[in-house]
Amino acid sequence: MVDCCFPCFSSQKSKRINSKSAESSKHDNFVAKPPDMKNKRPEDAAPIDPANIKATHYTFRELATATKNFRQECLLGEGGFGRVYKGVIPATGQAVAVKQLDRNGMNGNKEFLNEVYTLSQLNHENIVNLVGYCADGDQRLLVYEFVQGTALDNRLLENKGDQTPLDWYTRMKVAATAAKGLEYLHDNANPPIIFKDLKPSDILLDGDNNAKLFGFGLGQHGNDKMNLAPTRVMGTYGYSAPEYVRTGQLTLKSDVYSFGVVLLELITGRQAVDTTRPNDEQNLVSWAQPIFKNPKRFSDMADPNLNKNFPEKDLNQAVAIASMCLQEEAEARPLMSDVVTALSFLSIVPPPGAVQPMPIPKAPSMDSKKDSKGKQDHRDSESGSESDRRSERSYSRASSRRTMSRTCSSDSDGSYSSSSYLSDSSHSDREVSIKRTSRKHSSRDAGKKHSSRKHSTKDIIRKQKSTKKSVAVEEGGNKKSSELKKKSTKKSSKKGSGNNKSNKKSPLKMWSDKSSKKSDDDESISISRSSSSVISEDEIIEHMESRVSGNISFGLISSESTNSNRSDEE
Ligand SMILES: Nc1ncnc2c1ncn2[C@@H]1O[C@H](COP(=O)(O)OP(=O)(O)OP(=O)(O)O)[C@@H](O)[C@H]1O
Repeated sequence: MVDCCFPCFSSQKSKRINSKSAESSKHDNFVAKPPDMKNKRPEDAAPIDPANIKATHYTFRELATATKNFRQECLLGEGGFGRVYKGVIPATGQAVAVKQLDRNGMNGNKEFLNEVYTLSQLNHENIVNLVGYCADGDQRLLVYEFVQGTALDNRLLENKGDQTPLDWYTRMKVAATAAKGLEYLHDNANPPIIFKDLKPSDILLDGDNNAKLFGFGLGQHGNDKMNLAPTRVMGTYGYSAPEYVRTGQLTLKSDVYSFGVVLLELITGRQAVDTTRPNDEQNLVSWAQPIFKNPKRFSDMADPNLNKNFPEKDLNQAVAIASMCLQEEAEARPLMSDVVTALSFLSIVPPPGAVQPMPIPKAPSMDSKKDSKGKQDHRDSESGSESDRRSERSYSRASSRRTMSRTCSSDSDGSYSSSSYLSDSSHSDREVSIKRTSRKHSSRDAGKKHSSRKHSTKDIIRKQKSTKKSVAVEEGGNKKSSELKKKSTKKSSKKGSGNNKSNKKSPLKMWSDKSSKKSDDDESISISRSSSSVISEDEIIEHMESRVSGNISFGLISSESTNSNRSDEE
């Protein structure tokens, strides 16, 4: 674990956030515990040799030239750590974003180089990668790849009249790619990086609506088990996990919570905090919590700008994922790797006609024009035909290799909530990204990383396959898993009554029950888009619950077991 390398910047950031939100000021007097030194990286003890830093070292003069002497017209924005300018590196012509760190927050060259070293090790398509730095005299600058695009908050929440609202699949794509970026920081960075304060303004969307996270790293590192002790709570009201607000302690699960808020914003089009709404709707999560318990109302959560143009089952899945991420108990929240798996499937655009959008209630004439053609047009105009083609390709690739996973986790009140979702068992994208990064990571900390990933969804799904316990939903195969129920019953009875939760009906279970009853005729698995599987959802639920009651978890991994596993390892 490495504590913030720029503690003085932290206070800068707090100041800014406090000015943004009066609510956060109540955390200013938080007294931090001393940082946990025993988990500090060895690199922190010794100065980093600049020769080992993968990012390019620039002189201040070079960056001044690149940004036209930090001219106002090049200013992209100002964050808690300093101003960000757009620039072009003269020697290479590369477009960059240059973050000039506030001078009064400077905390020494060693800490700066350590941070640069860590950031320069990262490389992922869903984060904004560091390409260079400058440590000239008292100047400290970070040079990032420039992302041509806009931040999610501009695109989603401050929807201007001239902008078409993001369509459903684009929102899911943004969520899935942002989740991938976060997963990378959690699982591949060494030490893991806690984003700390993820919000839509930290998510840049490139021209193809791929999310790229930025603004991380000048803060916390840690692992799932550790308790980070910041100098004060710096989170943004509305996005910070409750335990962080209460205790100031950050874990990877704090990020999962913040991600849940962002996902909820994508689903609802509402802001995390919106003081223009009625009192009981101003805080998005507080507004959503009662709805999470009432699946019939899930569709009420959808952004009206979507014009009900989304598959209802996908909406239910997305709400279920958000609800899992937003659990009060940090340990009950899923891992980001599992969120990635769930969302990756939801972001796949099915071929036209493969899925019926949610029925639109009798609409006034304007809407009814859209009913038949407009819905598809809407998608076309948003995603673009190229995007559709790409998605269709990946859809057909993935649809034949789907595995249904189910997740259950403990709620703070002792009941459990559960949600089912489809995961793309091929995981082609994830596999590629994991392979691409594993080289670096193995050179750094192979042993630990491998052990910490041993409970990844991929591995678990593989295990499921090998033991033939997975519920394969084979498109066109019309296969019925006749053994499923038997196995489920067998397992339940094996486990005895000690931990039998299957009688408890979680909201999501209730939703699943209803959904399966309703959809018996068309799709037996509520979230399958075009599958011809005849496995009933009840069977799957029963099967999954028998596993959970026996503390065998998979899919969105039971956080409790994961944490304990991790604890054991560490
Ligand atoms: N790599 C980049 N490419 C394009 N624009 C960027 C890039 N990095 C930052 N920006 C722009 O610069 C602005 C300021 O960046 P900064 O990281 O300081 O943002 P912030 O999220 O507002 O601050 P903080 O994370 O400290 O709260 C951002 O709003 C973003 O629009």
